[in-house]
Amino acid sequence: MSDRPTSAAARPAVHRSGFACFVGRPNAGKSTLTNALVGTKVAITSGRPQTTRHTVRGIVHRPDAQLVLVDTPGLHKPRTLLGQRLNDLVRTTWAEVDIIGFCLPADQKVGPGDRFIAKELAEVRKTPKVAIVTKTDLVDKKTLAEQLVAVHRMAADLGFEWAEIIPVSAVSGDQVELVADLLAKLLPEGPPLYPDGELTDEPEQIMAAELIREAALEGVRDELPHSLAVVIEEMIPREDRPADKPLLDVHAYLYVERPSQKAIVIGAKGARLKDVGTRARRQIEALLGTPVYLDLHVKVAKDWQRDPKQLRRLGF
Ligand SMILES: Nc1nc2c(ncn2[C@@H]2O[C@H](COP(=O)(O)OP(=O)(O)OP(=O)(O)O)[C@@H](O)[C@H]2O)c(=O)[nH]1
Repeated sequence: MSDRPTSAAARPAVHRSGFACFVGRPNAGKSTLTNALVGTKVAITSGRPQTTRHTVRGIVHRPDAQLVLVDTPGLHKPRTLLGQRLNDLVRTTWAEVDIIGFCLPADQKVGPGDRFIAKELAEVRKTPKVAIVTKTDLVDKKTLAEQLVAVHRMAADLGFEWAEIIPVSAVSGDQVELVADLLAKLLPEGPPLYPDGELTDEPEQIMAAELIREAALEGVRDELPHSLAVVIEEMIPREDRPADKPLLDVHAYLYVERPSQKAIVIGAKGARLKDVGTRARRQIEALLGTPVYLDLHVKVAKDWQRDPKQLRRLGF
Protein backbone atom coordinates (compact mmCIF):
# COMPACT_ATOMS: atom_id res chain seq x y z
CA MET A 1 0.00 0.00 0.00
CA SER A 2 2.83 2.37 0.81
CA ASP A 3 3.98 2.64 -2.79
CA ARG A 4 0.59 3.79 -4.00
CA PRO A 5 0.89 7.20 -5.63
CA THR A 6 -0.42 10.16 -3.69
CA SER A 7 -4.05 10.80 -4.54
CA ALA A 8 -4.71 13.61 -6.96
CA ALA A 9 -6.59 15.52 -4.28
CA ALA A 10 -3.53 15.61 -2.00
CA ARG A 11 -1.36 17.03 -4.74
CA PRO A 12 -1.62 20.69 -5.68
CA ALA A 13 -3.28 21.20 -9.07
CA VAL A 14 -0.40 23.20 -10.51
CA HIS A 15 3.23 23.43 -9.58
CA ARG A 16 5.05 26.71 -10.00
CA SER A 17 8.75 27.43 -10.08
CA GLY A 18 11.05 30.30 -10.78
CA PHE A 19 13.33 33.01 -9.53
CA ALA A 20 12.82 36.04 -7.36
CA CYS A 21 15.32 38.63 -6.30
CA PHE A 22 15.20 41.14 -3.51
CA VAL A 23 16.39 44.63 -4.19
CA GLY A 24 16.54 47.65 -1.97
CA ARG A 25 19.03 50.01 -0.56
CA PRO A 26 21.80 48.71 1.68
CA ASN A 27 20.60 47.41 5.06
CA ALA A 28 16.98 47.12 3.93
CA GLY A 29 16.86 43.57 5.30
CA LYS A 30 17.14 41.55 2.08
CA SER A 31 19.58 38.94 3.39
CA THR A 32 17.68 38.49 6.65
CA LEU A 33 14.43 37.93 4.75
CA THR A 34 16.12 35.44 2.43
CA ASN A 35 17.33 33.49 5.44
CA ALA A 36 13.93 33.59 7.12
CA LEU A 37 12.22 32.29 3.98
CA VAL A 38 14.71 29.52 3.40
CA GLY A 39 14.94 28.74 7.09
CA THR A 40 18.70 28.47 7.28
CA LYS A 41 21.65 30.76 7.11
CA VAL A 42 22.63 31.04 3.46
CA ALA A 43 23.05 34.74 2.86
CA ILE A 44 25.32 36.91 4.93
CA THR A 45 23.71 39.51 7.14
CA SER A 46 25.40 42.30 8.97
CA GLY A 47 24.65 45.72 10.37
CA ARG A 48 26.92 47.31 7.77
CA PRO A 49 25.80 48.13 4.27
CA GLN A 50 26.90 46.38 1.09
CA THR A 51 28.27 43.22 2.55
CA THR A 52 26.47 40.93 0.11
CA ARG A 53 28.91 40.74 -2.78
CA HIS A 54 27.83 37.52 -4.38
CA THR A 55 24.53 36.46 -5.80
CA VAL A 56 23.48 33.92 -3.21
CA ARG A 57 20.47 31.76 -3.97
CA GLY A 58 18.29 30.30 -1.32
CA ILE A 59 15.66 27.79 -2.34
CA VAL A 60 12.20 27.61 -0.79
CA HIS A 61 10.66 24.14 -1.29
CA ARG A 62 6.89 23.90 -1.02
CA PRO A 63 4.38 21.31 -2.21
CA ASP A 64 2.92 23.81 -4.69
CA ALA A 65 6.03 25.74 -5.70
CA GLN A 66 9.76 26.06 -5.73
CA LEU A 67 10.98 29.58 -5.24
CA VAL A 68 14.63 30.29 -5.94
CA LEU A 69 15.79 33.45 -4.23
CA VAL A 70 18.61 35.47 -5.67
CA ASP A 71 20.05 37.92 -3.20
CA THR A 72 21.62 40.82 -5.09
CA PRO A 73 24.05 43.31 -3.62
CA GLY A 74 22.66 46.70 -2.63
CA LEU A 75 22.30 49.03 -5.58
CA HIS A 76 24.21 52.25 -4.97
CA LYS A 77 25.85 55.19 -6.69
CA PRO A 78 29.09 53.77 -8.12
CA ARG A 79 32.29 55.33 -6.80
CA THR A 80 34.74 52.66 -7.88
CA LEU A 81 35.03 50.03 -10.56
CA LEU A 82 33.81 47.50 -8.02
CA GLY A 83 30.72 49.66 -7.39
CA GLN A 84 30.00 49.73 -11.13
CA ARG A 85 30.38 45.98 -11.45
CA LEU A 86 27.99 45.42 -8.54
CA ASN A 87 25.36 47.66 -10.12
CA ASP A 88 25.71 45.90 -13.47
CA LEU A 89 25.20 42.63 -11.64
CA VAL A 90 21.99 43.95 -10.10
CA ARG A 91 20.55 45.01 -13.48
CA THR A 92 21.50 41.73 -15.12
CA THR A 93 19.72 39.90 -12.31
CA TRP A 94 16.54 41.96 -12.75
CA ALA A 95 16.33 41.04 -16.40
CA GLU A 96 16.53 37.34 -15.62
CA VAL A 97 14.13 36.81 -12.74
CA ASP A 98 10.37 36.14 -12.57
CA ILE A 99 9.65 38.47 -9.64
CA ILE A 100 11.43 41.48 -8.19
CA GLY A 101 10.84 42.10 -4.49
CA PHE A 102 11.65 45.65 -3.47
CA CYS A 103 12.52 45.75 0.25
CA LEU A 104 11.91 48.98 2.12
CA PRO A 105 12.45 49.17 5.88
CA ALA A 106 9.33 50.22 7.79
CA ASP A 107 11.37 52.30 10.21
CA GLN A 108 12.83 54.64 7.61
CA LYS A 109 10.92 57.13 5.50
CA VAL A 110 10.89 56.51 1.76
CA GLY A 111 13.88 58.52 0.58
CA PRO A 112 15.96 59.46 -2.45
CA GLY A 113 17.80 56.12 -2.27
CA ASP A 114 14.51 54.23 -2.62
CA ARG A 115 13.29 56.49 -5.43
CA PHE A 116 16.58 55.95 -7.27
CA ILE A 117 15.91 52.20 -7.26
CA ALA A 118 12.17 52.55 -7.96
CA LYS A 119 12.94 54.65 -11.03
CA GLU A 120 15.17 51.88 -12.36
CA LEU A 121 12.45 49.35 -11.51
CA ALA A 122 9.86 51.31 -13.46
CA GLU A 123 11.92 50.55 -16.57
CA VAL A 124 11.64 46.80 -16.03
CA ARG A 125 8.19 46.44 -17.51
CA LYS A 126 7.42 42.73 -17.79
CA THR A 127 8.59 41.44 -14.41
CA PRO A 128 6.01 41.65 -11.57
CA LYS A 129 7.29 43.94 -8.83
CA VAL A 130 6.37 43.33 -5.21
CA ALA A 131 6.95 45.88 -2.47
CA ILE A 132 8.06 44.29 0.79
CA VAL A 133 8.00 46.57 3.79
CA THR A 134 10.53 45.01 6.17
CA LYS A 135 11.34 45.30 9.89
CA THR A 136 7.71 45.87 10.89
CA ASP A 137 8.60 44.87 14.45
CA LEU A 138 10.38 48.22 14.79
CA VAL A 139 7.34 50.45 14.21
CA ASP A 140 3.79 50.99 15.46
CA LYS A 141 0.69 50.36 13.36
CA LYS A 142 0.20 53.98 12.38
CA THR A 143 3.77 54.38 11.10
CA LEU A 144 3.43 51.12 9.20
CA ALA A 145 0.16 52.22 7.58
CA GLU A 146 1.75 55.50 6.51
CA GLN A 147 4.71 53.65 5.06
CA LEU A 148 2.45 51.34 3.03
CA VAL A 149 0.68 54.38 1.58
CA ALA A 150 4.01 56.09 0.80
CA VAL A 151 5.28 52.98 -0.95
CA HIS A 152 2.11 52.71 -3.04
CA ARG A 153 2.33 56.40 -3.95
CA MET A 154 5.99 56.22 -4.94
CA ALA A 155 5.17 53.62 -7.60
CA ALA A 156 2.07 55.51 -8.76
CA ASP A 157 4.16 58.66 -9.21
CA LEU A 158 6.53 56.67 -11.42
CA GLY A 159 3.69 55.20 -13.46
CA PHE A 160 3.62 51.62 -12.23
CA GLU A 161 1.75 49.48 -9.74
CA TRP A 162 3.03 46.85 -7.29
CA ALA A 163 1.73 43.34 -7.83
CA GLU A 164 1.55 43.18 -4.01
CA ILE A 165 2.56 45.30 -1.04
CA ILE A 166 3.48 43.06 1.91
CA PRO A 167 4.58 44.09 5.41
CA VAL A 168 6.88 41.57 7.09
CA SER A 169 9.27 41.10 9.98
CA ALA A 170 11.98 38.57 9.24
CA VAL A 171 13.20 38.84 12.84
CA SER A 172 9.88 38.12 14.60
CA GLY A 173 8.74 35.85 11.75
CA ASP A 174 5.52 37.81 11.35
CA GLN A 175 4.09 37.39 7.80
CA VAL A 176 7.13 35.50 6.47
CA GLU A 177 4.82 32.69 5.34
CA LEU A 178 2.60 35.19 3.58
CA VAL A 179 5.58 36.55 1.64
CA ALA A 180 6.34 32.99 0.51
CA ASP A 181 2.68 32.42 -0.44
CA LEU A 182 2.35 35.58 -2.46
CA LEU A 183 5.69 35.19 -4.22
CA ALA A 184 4.87 31.55 -5.06
CA LYS A 185 1.58 32.63 -6.65
CA LEU A 186 3.38 35.00 -9.00
CA LEU A 187 5.71 32.31 -10.37
CA PRO A 188 5.12 30.71 -13.75
CA GLU A 189 3.90 27.12 -13.87
CA GLY A 190 6.75 24.66 -14.03
CA PRO A 191 8.44 21.67 -12.40
CA PRO A 192 10.94 21.99 -9.52
CA LEU A 193 14.27 23.33 -10.78
CA TYR A 194 16.38 21.88 -7.97
CA PRO A 195 16.34 18.57 -6.10
CA ASP A 196 14.22 18.49 -2.97
CA GLY A 197 16.08 19.58 0.14
CA GLU A 198 18.72 21.64 -1.63
CA LEU A 199 18.98 25.04 -0.01
CA THR A 200 21.44 26.85 -2.20
CA ASP A 201 23.46 26.26 -5.35
CA GLU A 202 26.13 28.68 -4.25
CA PRO A 203 29.45 26.89 -4.21
CA GLU A 204 30.42 26.00 -0.67
CA GLN A 205 33.70 27.83 -1.10
CA ILE A 206 31.99 31.16 -1.74
CA MET A 207 29.73 30.69 1.26
CA ALA A 208 32.73 29.82 3.44
CA ALA A 209 34.55 32.92 2.14
CA GLU A 210 31.52 35.06 2.96
CA LEU A 211 31.39 33.67 6.50
CA ILE A 212 35.06 34.54 7.00
CA ARG A 213 34.45 38.02 5.59
CA GLU A 214 31.52 38.48 7.94
CA ALA A 215 33.58 37.42 10.96
CA ALA A 216 36.47 39.69 9.95
CA LEU A 217 34.16 42.69 9.63
CA GLU A 218 32.51 42.29 12.98
CA GLY A 219 33.30 45.31 15.12
CA VAL A 220 35.29 47.25 12.52
CA ARG A 221 34.21 50.58 11.13
CA ASP A 222 34.63 52.90 8.19
CA GLU A 223 36.42 51.98 5.04
CA LEU A 224 37.54 48.46 5.84
CA PRO A 225 34.31 46.72 4.75
CA HIS A 226 34.88 47.85 1.17
CA SER A 227 38.56 47.01 1.26
CA LEU A 228 38.28 43.43 2.40
CA ALA A 229 37.98 40.45 0.07
CA VAL A 230 38.28 36.79 1.04
CA VAL A 231 39.45 34.06 -1.29
CA ILE A 232 39.44 30.36 -0.41
CA GLU A 233 42.67 28.91 -1.78
CA GLU A 234 41.89 25.33 -0.92
CA MET A 235 39.15 23.31 0.75
CA ILE A 236 39.95 19.59 0.98
CA PRO A 237 39.23 16.73 3.37
CA ARG A 238 42.33 15.85 5.45
CA GLU A 239 43.82 12.55 4.32
CA ASP A 240 44.34 9.60 6.66
CA ARG A 241 41.41 10.47 8.90
CA PRO A 242 39.12 7.71 10.17
CA ALA A 243 35.68 7.79 8.53
CA ASP A 244 33.95 8.78 11.77
CA LYS A 245 36.43 11.63 12.47
CA PRO A 246 36.68 13.67 9.27
CA LEU A 247 38.45 17.01 9.12
CA LEU A 248 38.13 19.58 6.36
CA ASP A 249 41.18 21.75 5.69
CA VAL A 250 40.23 25.27 4.63
CA HIS A 251 42.96 27.69 3.58
CA ALA A 252 41.88 31.26 2.95
CA TYR A 253 43.42 34.62 2.12
CA LEU A 254 42.02 37.88 3.41
CA TYR A 255 42.95 40.66 1.00
CA VAL A 256 43.12 44.25 2.19
CA GLU A 257 44.25 47.34 0.33
CA ARG A 258 46.79 48.86 2.72
CA PRO A 259 49.30 47.71 5.35
CA SER A 260 47.42 49.73 7.99
CA GLN A 261 44.31 47.65 7.28
CA LYS A 262 46.34 44.48 7.55
CA ALA A 263 47.34 45.56 11.06
CA ILE A 264 43.69 46.14 11.99
CA VAL A 265 42.60 42.72 10.76
CA ILE A 266 45.45 40.91 12.51
CA GLY A 267 45.25 42.87 15.78
CA ALA A 268 47.77 43.02 18.62
CA LYS A 269 49.90 39.86 18.57
CA GLY A 270 47.44 38.31 16.12
CA ALA A 271 44.68 38.19 18.73
CA ARG A 272 41.98 39.58 16.46
CA LEU A 273 42.72 37.28 13.55
CA LYS A 274 42.70 34.33 15.91
CA ASP A 275 39.29 35.35 17.17
CA VAL A 276 38.01 35.86 13.60
CA GLY A 277 39.29 32.39 12.75
CA THR A 278 37.51 30.79 15.69
CA ARG A 279 34.19 32.43 14.93
CA ALA A 280 34.37 31.79 11.18
CA ARG A 281 35.39 28.16 11.77
CA ARG A 282 32.32 27.54 13.93
CA GLN A 283 30.06 29.04 11.26
CA ILE A 284 31.65 26.99 8.48
CA GLU A 285 31.36 23.84 10.58
CA ALA A 286 27.68 24.58 11.16
CA LEU A 287 27.18 25.21 7.46
CA LEU A 288 28.94 22.12 6.18
CA GLY A 289 28.27 19.81 9.10
CA THR A 290 31.87 18.69 9.44
CA PRO A 291 34.80 19.63 11.69
CA VAL A 292 37.03 22.21 10.02
CA TYR A 293 40.64 23.26 10.32
CA LEU A 294 40.72 26.90 9.23
CA ASP A 295 43.94 28.57 8.18
CA LEU A 296 43.80 32.34 7.53
CA HIS A 297 46.40 34.60 5.92
CA VAL A 298 46.18 38.35 5.45
CA LYS A 299 47.66 39.89 2.31
CA VAL A 300 47.87 43.42 0.99
CA ALA A 301 46.64 43.78 -2.61
CA LYS A 302 47.13 47.50 -3.23
CA ASP A 303 43.95 49.30 -4.40
CA TRP A 304 42.36 46.06 -5.61
CA GLN A 305 38.96 47.72 -6.01
CA ARG A 306 40.26 49.93 -8.82
CA ASP A 307 42.37 47.37 -10.61
CA PRO A 308 40.51 45.19 -13.16
CA LYS A 309 43.18 42.49 -13.07
CA GLN A 310 43.01 42.15 -9.31
CA LEU A 311 39.21 42.25 -9.34
CA ARG A 312 39.16 39.29 -11.69
CA ARG A 313 41.59 37.39 -9.52
CA LEU A 314 39.41 38.05 -6.47
CA GLY A 315 36.39 36.72 -8.30
CA PHE A 316 34.53 39.93 -9.24
N1 LIG B 1 14.36 44.55 13.91
C1 LIG B 1 14.58 44.01 12.71
N2 LIG B 1 15.80 44.11 12.16
C2 LIG B 1 16.00 43.55 10.96
C3 LIG B 1 14.97 42.86 10.25
N3 LIG B 1 15.48 42.42 9.08
C4 LIG B 1 16.78 42.82 9.05
N4 LIG B 1 17.10 43.50 10.18
C5 LIG B 1 18.42 44.08 10.52
O1 LIG B 1 18.79 45.05 9.57
C6 LIG B 1 20.19 44.98 9.28
C7 LIG B 1 20.42 44.78 7.79
O2 LIG B 1 19.87 43.54 7.38
P1 LIG B 1 20.41 42.74 6.12
O3 LIG B 1 19.50 41.60 5.92
O4 LIG B 1 21.87 42.49 6.22
O5 LIG B 1 20.19 43.84 4.98
P2 LIG B 1 20.52 43.77 3.44
O6 LIG B 1 19.44 44.51 2.76
O7 LIG B 1 20.75 42.37 3.01
O8 LIG B 1 21.87 44.59 3.37
P3 LIG B 1 23.02 44.64 2.22
O9 LIG B 1 23.60 43.28 2.11
O10 LIG B 1 23.96 45.62 2.79
O11 LIG B 1 22.37 45.14 0.98
C8 LIG B 1 20.74 43.84 10.13
O12 LIG B 1 21.29 44.39 11.30
C9 LIG B 1 19.50 43.01 10.44
O13 LIG B 1 19.60 42.33 11.66
C10 LIG B 1 13.66 42.76 10.90
O14 LIG B 1 12.69 42.19 10.39
N5 LIG B 1 13.55 43.36 12.10
